[in-house]
Amino acid sequence: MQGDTREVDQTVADMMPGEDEIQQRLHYLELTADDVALLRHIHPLLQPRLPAVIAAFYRHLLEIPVLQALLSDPVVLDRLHHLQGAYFKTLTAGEYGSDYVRHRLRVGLAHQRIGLEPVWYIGAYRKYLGDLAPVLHDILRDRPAQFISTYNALMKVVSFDMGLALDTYIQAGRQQLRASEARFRAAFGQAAVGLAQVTADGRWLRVNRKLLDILGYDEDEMLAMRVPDLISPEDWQIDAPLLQALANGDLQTSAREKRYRCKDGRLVWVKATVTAMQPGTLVAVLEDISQRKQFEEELMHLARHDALTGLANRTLLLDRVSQAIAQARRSGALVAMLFLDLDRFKTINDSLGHDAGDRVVIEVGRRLKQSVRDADTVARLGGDEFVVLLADLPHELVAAALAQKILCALFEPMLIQGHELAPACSIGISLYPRDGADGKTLLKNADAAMYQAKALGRGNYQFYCEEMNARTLDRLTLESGLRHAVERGELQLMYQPQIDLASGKMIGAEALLRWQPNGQRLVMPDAFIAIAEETGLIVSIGEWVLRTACSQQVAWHRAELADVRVAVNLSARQFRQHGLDAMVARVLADTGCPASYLELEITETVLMERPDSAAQTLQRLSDMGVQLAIDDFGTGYSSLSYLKRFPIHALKIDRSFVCDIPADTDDAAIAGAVIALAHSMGLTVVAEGVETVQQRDFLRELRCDLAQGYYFSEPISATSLANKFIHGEIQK
Ligand SMILES: Nc1nc2c(ncn2[C@@H]2O[C@@H]3COP(=O)(O)O[C@H]4[C@@H](O)[C@H](n5cnc6c(=O)[nH]c(N)nc65)O[C@@H]4COP(=O)(O)O[C@H]3[C@H]2O)c(=O)[nH]1
Repeated sequence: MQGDTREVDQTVADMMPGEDEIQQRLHYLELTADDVALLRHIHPLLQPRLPAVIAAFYRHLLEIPVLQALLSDPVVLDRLHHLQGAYFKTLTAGEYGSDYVRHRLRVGLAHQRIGLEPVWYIGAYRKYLGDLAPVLHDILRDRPAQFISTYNALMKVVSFDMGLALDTYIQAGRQQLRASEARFRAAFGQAAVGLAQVTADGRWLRVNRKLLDILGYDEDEMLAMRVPDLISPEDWQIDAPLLQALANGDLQTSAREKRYRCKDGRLVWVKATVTAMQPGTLVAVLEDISQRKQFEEELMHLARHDALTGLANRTLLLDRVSQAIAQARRSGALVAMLFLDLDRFKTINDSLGHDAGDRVVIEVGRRLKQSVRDADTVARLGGDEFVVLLADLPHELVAAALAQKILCALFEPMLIQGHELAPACSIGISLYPRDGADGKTLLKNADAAMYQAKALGRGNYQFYCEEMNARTLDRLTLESGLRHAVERGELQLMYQPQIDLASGKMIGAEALLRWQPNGQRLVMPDAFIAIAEETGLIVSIGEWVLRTACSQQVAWHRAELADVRVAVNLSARQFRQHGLDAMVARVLADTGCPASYLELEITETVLMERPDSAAQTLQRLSDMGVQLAIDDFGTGYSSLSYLKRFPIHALKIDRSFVCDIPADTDDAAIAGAVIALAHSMGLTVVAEGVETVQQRDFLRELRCDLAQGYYFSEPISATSLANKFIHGEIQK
């Protein structure tokens, strides 16, 4: 309340007219000394009559519903009543100097502040004058000649008052405008976002502190420029018509994100929201969104790149392929996709750990990037799979040359955790338009070609061809069928006898796996062992083989094949499988097969991959009493002396050295040397793939211990083997 009074006092002081102006106004209203004398005359006579006139004045005001609401507070009404009463008392007192004016202004302000519109206020004066006329007439009944001049004098003072009342309303309006302008200026100046007033043609009319901070200019520099001086021509091309539409009132608001050039040359991302306040006046809110944009860009980068290598990921790759295809469609060039898979990457991961694996992947990514042009894309799809995309290719030979270059680049050994690794890779190549019209098809076909490259011995590249698709399909069918082969009882073992060449007696049989999917033809191991290896299914399949073969050995033992040993193949993955020895021990215990009647065959290549840990595994198996044989001997690169490190019992000479003896003198010499050396090391020698009597005789002459092959028997079922043995058909 005190604040209110102070404000009213201030407003009154601000608007008080000077003495001269008061006199001028009174002069203009022709208020004369005679008028003043007439009013002074009626003044004392009027006082007793005033309360009724004032009451009628407010009654009249309160007849209007809007005013009832305004004057509903009895305290306010009482105050106004009091003020108005005091005023009416001074109206005819004859003193119209500054005190009178000040009081008049206070009354006017009091009404203005409660929201009483001038129209009602002035209208109430009319009521006052109307009600006062008969009162005056009565007071002057003795001097009727003075009525008109007195009433006229009263009219002049009331007009003077009405002028002052209107002044209060106008002044208050002005003050409100000033206050709201001040508030706007403060808000504009101190806003936490950039604010500007602009014209339709992009001139800055007013800019706030924050905007100057964002862009680094001072106010004068800013106001001397236009929006197009700070944004790219492309952005201005979009903005210019928008500003025009906003200025014309065709558009209410527009919001766009664009980059502004700062004074120091930096580009900042700004979200500019422009609104038409009144036609022609545009207010722009400019927010610095650089941080958000940077964050978005980082997210975008993460979403489109491989975290480990920083190379493109599948999403970005497919994007780039689409672009490359669109461009090739116009230019008639080729697009090539090279699908790379590291050979034996799993071995690195398993033996040296994932850190080493990661470092190999990073190094491979780096070498790939080095091998291609900047315009080409190198992507990592995950694991050890990479794709190189070559756009705008003149000829497929260029893709082949690059594949060769990549093979060479990866052939250079890399030093990882003190180990020299040279992770060879297999590459499959697909070409647009020949092998597919979209990224996904090209990728699928390059993948199929890569599988082909792997199947052809790894470390090479292959172009995609139609038949690969069929092969891939075959592979997928095999893979899904194989998953259920054990539980569906679709696997079976065949046995091939191993003959002691000196006595002609069968002393063992090699278990060979067959798969007979329901209602389909028999599948040979070469067609599915590799798949079982890659998918890990070999672990459960292998255990099934071992258990079945050991049970079979026990069954034979109970029948008449008392001393027949059973030989079981172990694949690379099985051999490296954690807990292999425990699994073997468990199977032997479960089946009751004596360890010495089980022979495990491991290929030479598997042993040579990681000789140290292979020696340990072999030692544990040998300690259990299990017999160990090296399969396919001669196909790897190990020397006999190296094999001394392994606790093995037998060597199986690979079929390829047997098939051409005795005619091929080289093979004959090799076979002879291997047998002699193996004997010198105390190893038993088994010749594989003996098909003819000549081969048998020759091997017997070379003192080879055992032989197996079609000459003696093809792999046959356990029952057939037992029958043949009992009937003496196998002995040769
Ligand atoms: N041309 C010719 N071939 C002969 C002759 N005698 C035997 N063979 C074949 O030579 C292969 C010998 O087995 P492997 O070298 O261990 O080679 C095996 C072995 O590495 C793998 N394999 C077979 N069964 C299993 C198994 O249960 N587990 C694992 N991990 N691998 C197995 O599959 C390979 C192929 O097995 P199969 O197709 O049964 O082929 C067998 C056998 O049928 C002959 O006189 N002439």
